[in-house]
Amino acid sequence: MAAFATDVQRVTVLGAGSWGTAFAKVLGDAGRDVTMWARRESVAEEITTRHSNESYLPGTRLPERITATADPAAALEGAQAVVLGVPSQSLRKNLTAWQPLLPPEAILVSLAKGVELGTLKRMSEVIAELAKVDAGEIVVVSGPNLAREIAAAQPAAAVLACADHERAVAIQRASSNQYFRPYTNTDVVGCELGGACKNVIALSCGMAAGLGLGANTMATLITRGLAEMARLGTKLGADPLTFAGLAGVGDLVATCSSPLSRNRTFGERLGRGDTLEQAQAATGGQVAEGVASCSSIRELARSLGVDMPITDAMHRVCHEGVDPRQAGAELLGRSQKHEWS
Ligand SMILES: NC(=O)C1=CN([C@@H]2O[C@H](COP(=O)(O)OP(=O)(O)OC[C@H]3O[C@@H](n4cnc5c(N)ncnc54)[C@H](O)[C@@H]3O)[C@@H](O)[C@H]2O)C=CC1
Ligand SMILES: O=C(CO)COP(=O)(O)O
Repeated sequence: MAAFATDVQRVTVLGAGSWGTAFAKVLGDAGRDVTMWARRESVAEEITTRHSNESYLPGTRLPERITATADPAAALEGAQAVVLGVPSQSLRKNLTAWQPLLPPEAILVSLAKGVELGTLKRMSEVIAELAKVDAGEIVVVSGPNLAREIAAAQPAAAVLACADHERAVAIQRASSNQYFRPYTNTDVVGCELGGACKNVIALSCGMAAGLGLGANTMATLITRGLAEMARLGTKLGADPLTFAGLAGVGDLVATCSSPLSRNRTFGERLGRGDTLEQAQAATGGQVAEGVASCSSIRELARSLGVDMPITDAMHRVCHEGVDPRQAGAELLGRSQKHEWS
């Protein structure tokens, strides 16, 4: 394992979308020097000179110690930690280009919540493959962290999961501030699957809201969603307790109940009768990870013989043209069973 800085002062955030920018602010407010990479030159310039990123975090004033560039080599120079803040399905393409530029001793940190289509890999597995490092060295950020609330400095907790506890502690020190409280955890599988699966359940809750359904339906989807993500996670070796924590029920409740969630909002549009294309056009270019992850997680679950009926229903609505009402009726019409079987 490469040596790494235990006192991380210089961090690079690759991706200047909602969460990349909000997490950069967390680090800046924790006293760290942050360089961001933005795809668009105009966004990089806005972050550096006007200390804002209006397209993603309107009304947010960013710390002056955050600068940005559209040149990944310049962004990565001298980084002690590198935070990957691009969507799951584009991480492979981006990281392939960035790999030769990564400082060998930098701690790699993953913000993405998804499972890759095709390979069915979790994000730390994709990063390990492309960055050519041990997956046990990657720090995964998860938990109830709606970017706009964090950017507004509203109090929140998170989980930093890494098999190597010392790396998680280094990022914990670098990101703790007066409104952001990160906990460490060594269950990377559980934390990553919690983050990826809850996006799919948030789609289903949004869809129920779009159909005009109320609190009982929401609570049922959240609770049964938790049951199916825990079934998948434990099959893959996760600690069941993780799903009772911030990366499980914590993130699930925040995302399924907040109008700020892109996944919930996307589902609500489908519930109101929008097509997939119409809902996609309305997201303003921002990612709703559950739309791709419902398919990859479904395939992963099937390959392991794990039953994930809500995820399956979301795949059928999003990608097979099944009507949301019919998907709901089919969920209720399944054979009767014990709560924990
Ligand atoms: N927004 C939130 O509240 C939170 C998001 N996350 C996760 O963080 C990851 C990133 O999400 P956000 O920053 O919210 O996404 P976003 O859609 O707001 O921003 C994505 C960023 O990635 C860049 N990018 C680079 N290559 C791209 C490509 N090929 N396609 C699309 N975008 C590309 C975009 O330019 C943009 O800067 C996702 O996996 C998401 O689930 C996790 C916690 C909170
Ligand atoms: O992961 C999130 C909150 O923890 C953000 O959820 P959305 O991607 O649905 O906005």
